[in-house]
Amino acid sequence: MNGLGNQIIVVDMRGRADRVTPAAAIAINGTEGTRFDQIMAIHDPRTPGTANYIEIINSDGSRAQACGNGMRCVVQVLTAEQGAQRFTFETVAGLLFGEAQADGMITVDMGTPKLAWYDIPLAEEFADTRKIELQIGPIDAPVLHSPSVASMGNPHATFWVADDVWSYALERFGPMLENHPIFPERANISLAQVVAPDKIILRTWERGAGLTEACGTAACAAVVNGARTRRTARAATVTVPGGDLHVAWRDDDHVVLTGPAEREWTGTLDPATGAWVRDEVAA
Ligand SMILES: N[C@H](CCC[C@H](N)C(=O)O)C(=O)O
Repeated sequence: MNGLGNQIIVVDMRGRADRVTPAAAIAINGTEGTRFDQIMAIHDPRTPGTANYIEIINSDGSRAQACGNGMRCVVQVLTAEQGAQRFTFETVAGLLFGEAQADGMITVDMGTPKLAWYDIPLAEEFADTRKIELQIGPIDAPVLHSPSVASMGNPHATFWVADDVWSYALERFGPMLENHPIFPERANISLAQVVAPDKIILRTWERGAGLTEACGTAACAAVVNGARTRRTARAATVTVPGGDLHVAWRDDDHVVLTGPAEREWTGTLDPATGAWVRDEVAA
């Protein structure tokens, strides 16, 4: 599937106790035709009142705590299967709610942002995470500096840029910043250009996945960070390379993400090895 070009593999792990292994993820990503950004594994529920437990695996085999585009894909699969429109899911980061809208768009409630330095987490204390000391490039003329940081379950750094987000070599700076010692659990790195209080252009280097066409949690973090630095309103359209996402940071502190999800093809996967076969499509 894809969520605005964010490549997502939804794996049905219901009714079984095993997990998608890091080795399987790496093998699947190493095969032409199945390169992906995240795997969303749908497991049986662990907590009463939830529909499913969802595990999220990056293409390097590492686990992620949150994935906004992937959650929309999960909602679309389950809506198509069950007809239900609303779901409560559990992830390692807590409960999430998803809803299929009448127009085909899908909304996910990504929960509340965490803004304290130890929750993101950062390696050292910063009283104010709206602007932390971190820069890249020449000391007296940094190319990128002073990001706002936030956790949407997963760690994000939003670098505010005045110029076109495409004018920065994110493929070069992304890996350095993702692995910077200030981020003990690494981080997703975004470049954000605010073009109006309700419009942000965003490019993201994802932790464990690299450059992607879209990153839902990064869009959420950008609006949270935009609003708390008075750069944006609490609701904005976030234009990512794959298209537009809508984010609202509600008054109850929950961040709600709306966008499309698209099914591409189906097949059968061995979650231990990553071996897969594509379903035959009837002519
Ligand atoms: N593509 C995802 C984010 C994946 C995050 C992952 N790269 C990490 O935190 O390790 C999204 O739509 O929110």
